[in-house]
Amino acid sequence: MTARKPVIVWIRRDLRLADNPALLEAARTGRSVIPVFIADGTLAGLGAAPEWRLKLGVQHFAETLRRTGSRLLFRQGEALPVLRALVAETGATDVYWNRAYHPDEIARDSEVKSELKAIEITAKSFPGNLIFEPWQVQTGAGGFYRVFTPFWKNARGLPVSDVMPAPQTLRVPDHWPASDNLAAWASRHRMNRGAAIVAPYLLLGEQAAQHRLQAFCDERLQDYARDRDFPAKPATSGLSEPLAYGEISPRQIWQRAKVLWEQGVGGAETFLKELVWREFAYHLMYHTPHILTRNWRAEWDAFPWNTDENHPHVIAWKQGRTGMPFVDAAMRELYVTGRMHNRGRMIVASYLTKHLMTDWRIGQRWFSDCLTDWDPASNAMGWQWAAGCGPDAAPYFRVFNPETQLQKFDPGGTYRHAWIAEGDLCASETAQYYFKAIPRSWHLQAGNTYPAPVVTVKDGRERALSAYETRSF
Ligand SMILES: Cc1cc2nc3c(=O)[nH]c(=O)nc-3n(C[C@H](O)[C@H](O)[C@H](O)COP(=O)(O)OP(=O)(O)OC[C@H]3O[C@@H](n4cnc5c(N)ncnc54)[C@H](O)[C@@H]3O)c2cc1C
Repeated sequence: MTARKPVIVWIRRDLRLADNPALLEAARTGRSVIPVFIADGTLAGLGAAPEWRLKLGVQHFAETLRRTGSRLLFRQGEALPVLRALVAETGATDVYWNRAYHPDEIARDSEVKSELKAIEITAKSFPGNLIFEPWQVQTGAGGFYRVFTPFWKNARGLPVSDVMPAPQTLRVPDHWPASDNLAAWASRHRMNRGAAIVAPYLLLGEQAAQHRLQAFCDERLQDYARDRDFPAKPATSGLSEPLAYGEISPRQIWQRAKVLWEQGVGGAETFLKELVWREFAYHLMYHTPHILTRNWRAEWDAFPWNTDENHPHVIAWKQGRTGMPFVDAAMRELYVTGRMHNRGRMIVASYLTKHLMTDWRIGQRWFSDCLTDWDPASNAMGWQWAAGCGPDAAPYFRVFNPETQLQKFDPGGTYRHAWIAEGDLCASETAQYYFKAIPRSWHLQAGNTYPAPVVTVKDGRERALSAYETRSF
C-alpha cells in the first residue's frame, strides 16, 4: 500500500515552493506530502541576526504553505530521531530533501541517509541550492579550482537545467502529525531591540524575492557593471538575503539573467559572474572545509595577528568609530540595516586585517552576528580574500586605502552623509538613527566630535607591510 504512504519533505534553507526539487518530486508521487522543518543542533551556532532572520523565513514559509492548503510541521531536536519518530507516526516510506554543503550538514545528512536506508526508508537528496554541484566544475586534471577566473570560464559553459515550477497541488495526509510550537521558537531570539531596527530593511519571502529579481532585471541590470561599486547607488540586486534562506534559488536568478545576457543586455555578464562567486565559495567550502575556521594557507598561522577581541581598535571598528569615514559608514550601515555594500565589506575587512592587523576571524564573528544575508561560504571566502590568507586572495601587500576609495566610490559624499552624523550640521536621518540604535553602554552621541583615525592610512599600511616583509614564512 505504498501508494497511500506519505512522503516527508525535510525543509531546510530552501524556503520556497518554486524550483524546489525535493518538494516537486514529492508532489509528483501523487502521495500525501508532509513538509517538516527541524530546529536541530546545526542551528545552534548561528549568530543573532541570521538566527532571527531564519526564524522569520520559516514562519513566512509556513504561512505560504498554509495558503496552498498544506502545512509546515515544526519539530525541535536532532534530525535523525525526529525523522525516525515522524516516519513511525505517519507510516511514511520516503524522506526527501535538497542538499546542503556545510561540513556539519554533510555529516548529518550522510548519517540520516544511511540510518533511514537501514530501516528501509527511501532517503533521497536533490540538487536545489546551487547552480553547479561543487564536484561538477572540475579542472582538466579532475581536481577542484583554487582560482576564480578559470572556475568561471569553465562554469559559464556548463549546461544548467530549467527552473522547476511550483507543485500544482500538495496532497495532505489524512491526519497531520503534531507540531512543536513554531511561534514560540520563532519569537525566542537574541536580537532584542535590534529586531525592530533591522526589520524595515528585510527582504522576506519567496514572492518578495521574485519581485526584486524582476525589478532588478528591468531597472538596474543594464547599468550594473558601471554602478555596482558605488555604495550610495541602489545598483545591486540585494538578493543575497533571500538566497541565504533559499527563498529564491540561484538557478532562478541564473536563468533569468542568462537570457538577458544572450540578448546583449549590458551588465548581465558581470552580474552572472558575481553570482558565480557564490558558487565558487561553495566549491571551496566543499573541497577545503577548513576555509571556514582556519587560514586557508597554513603558513599564515605564523603571522602576528592581533587576536584580542577587546582591543580598543577592534572595539572602535565594531562601533564605527575608527576615524576612517568609509570604514565607519559601512560599519554603521551594517548595524542599522543588517547589510553592507560589497565595496564596504572589502574596505572594512581590509582595514581590520591590514591597518589594524587583526585576525580575520574576529571580523568574521562580528559579521556572522550582524548580517541578515550571512552565508558561511561567502563570508569565510570574503574574509580570507581580504586578509590575504585565502585561495585566490588579494595579495597581502595590496592594501586598500579607505580614503582614496571613498573619493573614488563616493565622490559626492552621499554615502558618508548617510551614515556619519558627527560634524555634519544637516546630519541625515539614518546617520542620526545609528545613535538611537546602538546600545547605551557604548556611550556615543551624534553630537560628539568625529574621532581622529585610530591608525592612519600611512601608519597602518607601513606597519602591515613591515610585518609582512619580516614574516617567518
Ligand atoms: C568580508 C566579506 C564578507 C562577505 N560576507 C557575505 C555573506 O555573509 N553573505 C553573502 O551572501 N555574501 C557575502 N559577501 C559577498 C558580497 O559582499 C555579497 O554577496 C553582496 O554584497 C550581496 O549584495 P547583492 O545581493 O546586492 O549582490 P549583487 O551585486 O546583486 O550580486 C548578486 C549575487 O551574487 C553573489 N555575490 C556577489 N558578490 C559576491 C562575492 N564577492 N562573494 C560571493 N558571492 C557574491 C551574491 O549571492 C549576490 O546576491 C562578503 C564579501 C566580503 C568581502
